[in-house]
Amino acid sequence: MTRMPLPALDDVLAAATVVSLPMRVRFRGITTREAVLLRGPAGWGEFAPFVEYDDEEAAAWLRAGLEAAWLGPPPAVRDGVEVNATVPAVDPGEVDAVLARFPGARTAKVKVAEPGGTLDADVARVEAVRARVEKVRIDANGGWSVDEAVEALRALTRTGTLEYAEQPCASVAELAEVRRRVPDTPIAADESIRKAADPMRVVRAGAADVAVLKVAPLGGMRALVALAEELAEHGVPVVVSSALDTAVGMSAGVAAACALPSLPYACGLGTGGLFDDDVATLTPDESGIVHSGTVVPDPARLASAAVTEPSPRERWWRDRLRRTHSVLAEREGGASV
Ligand SMILES: O=C(O)CCC(=O)c1ccccc1C(=O)O
Ligand SMILES: [Mg+2]
Repeated sequence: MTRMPLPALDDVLAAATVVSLPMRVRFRGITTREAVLLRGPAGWGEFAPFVEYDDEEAAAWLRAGLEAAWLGPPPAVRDGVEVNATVPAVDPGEVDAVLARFPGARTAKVKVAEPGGTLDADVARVEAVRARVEKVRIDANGGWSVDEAVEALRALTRTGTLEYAEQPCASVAELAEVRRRVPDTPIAADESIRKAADPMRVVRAGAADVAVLKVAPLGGMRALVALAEELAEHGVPVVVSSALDTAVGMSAGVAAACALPSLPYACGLGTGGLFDDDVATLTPDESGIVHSGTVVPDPARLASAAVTEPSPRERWWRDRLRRTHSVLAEREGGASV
């Protein structure tokens, strides 16, 4: 995998616009998504590590944003990707309203095991979704112990199957144990795969049937494609997912998914439906397919989402961009700062 040189900090700062997008429903504990959009020579890229991540972790996200803006997407083998609906941990009565934001989706991913929730509520939410969508998968974000996962997966498959269970427990060893104890439900790894070395750990441990890959934490589209190739050699298919990206970040996910030789599952690239508004339109068609292509923020929508000086948030993001750039410069051996 060839890596482009690190652009100079001044050029990166000059390319940056900080945006804030209100969300329709709370997801992952947040109701407003902030991001830095980068306008580079090859197009637009996104830098939006979650606010609690440290600079070391954020560095991969910057690498991904710079790849998109300074290099552009890898060669595509398809021009569209089927997306799944993403259902946050809402009450069953809110399921219709959430699914209405994902027209055409034949697969839904339902969040479960959230702090403060109950298994009964998870079952009620999953059954409400199952009554409306052909295929259902769940995502526990590592929230269960092994025994809790075994009990929950039994309860959640009493009235129908699950396409897979994403990250039922936090560790690779626990995933492997759940996978052995619940042979009828495939297990997917998400948080267990963040770095290039992770897929082989997961494969060696027999911890997953499916790998969920995200462009930003993996450091870019090409990094994702390289990991998918490695996983394919071991018979593990991948699902490309967003990290609650704006349309700009989403387009990198779509481009990465379009570069994969094999893509047997719907991808989590429809989360724009969780936002009130976005900087550009990148929505799936009526059959739930999102099409690849250049995404350029609409000037009026970019202006209304922009967070400008003297907002402390804009200052915070620029400082983070500076620090993260210096992490990359150090890591990659003395690029300009
Ligand atoms: O996979 C999807 O359907 C959408 C993406 C998603 O769920 C997600 C988005 C941001 C942060 C974490 C996650 C997650 O998979 O847990
Ligand atoms: Mg997940």
